[in-house]
Amino acid sequence: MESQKLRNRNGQINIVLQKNDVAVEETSDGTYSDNNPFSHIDSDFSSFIGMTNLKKTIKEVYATIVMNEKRRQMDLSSNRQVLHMLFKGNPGTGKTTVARKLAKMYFDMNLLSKGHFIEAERADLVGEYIGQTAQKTRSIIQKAMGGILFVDEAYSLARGGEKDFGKEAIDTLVKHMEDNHNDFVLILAGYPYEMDRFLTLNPGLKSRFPFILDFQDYDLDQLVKIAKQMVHEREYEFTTEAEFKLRNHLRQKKKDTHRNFSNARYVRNVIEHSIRLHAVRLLGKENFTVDDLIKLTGKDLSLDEA
Ligand SMILES: Nc1ncnc2c1ncn2[C@@H]1O[C@H](COP(=O)(O)OP(=O)(O)OP(=O)(O)O)[C@@H](O)[C@H]1O
Repeated sequence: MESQKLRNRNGQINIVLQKNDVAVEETSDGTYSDNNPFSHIDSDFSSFIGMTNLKKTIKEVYATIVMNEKRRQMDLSSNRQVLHMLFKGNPGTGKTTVARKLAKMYFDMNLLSKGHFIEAERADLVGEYIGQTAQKTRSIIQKAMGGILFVDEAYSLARGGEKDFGKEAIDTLVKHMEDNHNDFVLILAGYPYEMDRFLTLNPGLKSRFPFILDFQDYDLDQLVKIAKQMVHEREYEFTTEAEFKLRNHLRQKKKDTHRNFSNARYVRNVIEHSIRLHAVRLLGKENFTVDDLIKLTGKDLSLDEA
């Protein structure tokens, strides 16, 4: 353990640097060398394939928060980090799943008092008559206090332009995100093109969100990795033939559906459907082994219908 003297506004004080304060070096794969102060983040996010930049941003947020707290303890100026975020990404790129994880992480870090997660869409926030929208939005915010409010397809709030009640929902959210930023995190999420348009039409909104996270489409290797992880979690395995068939199918599907391809959600649907087909196939057999129960074969992948 090392100690170091730092001067604050009131004079000189001794800061004892704990083991965790030792500078760490990032390795090429985005993880950290010895004395990794981010081990809990690495472990919380270990099940997410890819997302290298995103994991890096989350570590930056964490480091900033810890240092702000240390600065506050030393009577140095420190700002409480505003944590509201914008998530941009195509379908199935993990926006909702990451937001849920962040709620837990912020709770563990003492940044949120409850760490729960409330998901809302336009119908939960926007009313049908004057006065109802502000009331509905406030009531959702109230429910989300101490946790994260995640508004999916946020641009649908601006759908009807200036005269639409959605505008009132946006104004109410903005007011509360400024007033309550100490124990409330707002995440607005949606598809990249629509989110960018939404932000252009609502200037002033972007600057209130210190973090904008881009969720990239998964490449073919990542999709296959996600698929293997999903079957492994369910205690199944692909045969070599099944994996080969799946890889070819995903390559084609990605090409054909382009921006509408629903990434990891599509993979999950394929797997869940395959498990059902596997069950039906085995039901028709007289005897089967443990291996039969585990192995998903090419026959079980009904890829066109996934
Ligand atoms: N990087 C990843 N690694 C493993 N599984 C993932 C990853 N990203 C997403 N998934 C899985 O894919 C599924 C869909 O993810 P999620 O619902 O979070 O996507 P989304 O971006 O919110 O989609 P949408 O915008 O369409 O609502 C979930 O089962 C999630 O666990």
